[in-house]
Amino acid sequence: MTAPEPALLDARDLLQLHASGTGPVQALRGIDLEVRRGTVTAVTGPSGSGKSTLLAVLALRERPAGGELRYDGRLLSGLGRRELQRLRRRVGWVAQRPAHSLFPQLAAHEQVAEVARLRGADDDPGQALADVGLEGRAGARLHELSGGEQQRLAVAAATTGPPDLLVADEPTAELDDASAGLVLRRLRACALRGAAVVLTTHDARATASADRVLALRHGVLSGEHRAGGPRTAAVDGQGRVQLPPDALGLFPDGRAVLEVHGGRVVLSPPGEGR
Ligand SMILES: Nc1ncnc2c1ncn2[C@@H]1O[C@H](COP(=O)(O)OP(=O)(O)OP(=O)(O)O)[C@@H](O)[C@H]1O
Repeated sequence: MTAPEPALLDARDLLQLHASGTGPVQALRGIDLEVRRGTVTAVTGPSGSGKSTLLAVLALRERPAGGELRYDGRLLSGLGRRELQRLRRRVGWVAQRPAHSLFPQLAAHEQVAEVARLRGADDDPGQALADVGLEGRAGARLHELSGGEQQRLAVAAATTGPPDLLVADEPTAELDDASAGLVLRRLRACALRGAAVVLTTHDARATASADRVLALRHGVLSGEHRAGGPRTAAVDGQGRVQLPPDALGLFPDGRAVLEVHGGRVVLSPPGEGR
């Protein structure tokens, strides 16, 4: 039997701090997370819950303030600057403001060609642009593209190579259904070529296309939902459980019947089946 491939990203008890006027703020705490190649992971959570901070740490753009992050089995804290730069070249990054992950002076097809060159890949820039519906914009420079076109270009470029890890901050935020579908298909194709894909999103189209969905609240991972599988949810020391929004909808008056049977806890709406 062959051993399962180790996770590309393995985070243990991650902590990240941001400075604020009243002292450091814990933007992330106690994050345990494994991300494997070939999979798409979506991270959801309210504004300010720490999604962008988590992506920046996972994409090797920020070093965590505490905990351990292993990348391809190697501890991040043990990597020197040059080694980190080498690894970062193989991380695709789609910033929340897509222009931040593109070269300001290059035309669209040059953006993709440059990423292919940096990664030593022979991807066809024309195909990458066509995949996201930008075949007619190959010669356009960044300032000539709309916000949604920039977002699609950023995805086309970042997924070229393919990278080992593709990290995208709300990659469908500015897109209509047709364009969002193209972007999500391109991200899936990137995973099928062997990348680990992690994205943040508020978009049901994106969560529906992911293999698993992680919920972040106040900097803590509060739940996980695998496509078609059971979900996990954090239980705090007082016994409180955070239900995902669709499950919460089963209890509109805030009351539930709770039964404990054979090692399971079952929550049902009052009056159900009795
Ligand atoms: N550079 C920074 N300096 C200080 N505080 C920051 C900084 N960046 C983020 N924060 C704070 O850290 C917390 C997490 O922010 P983050 O941007 O990661 O959340 P988010 O879930 O991505 O939000 P959004 O969905 O609005 O983009 C918030 O309380 C935010 O105010």
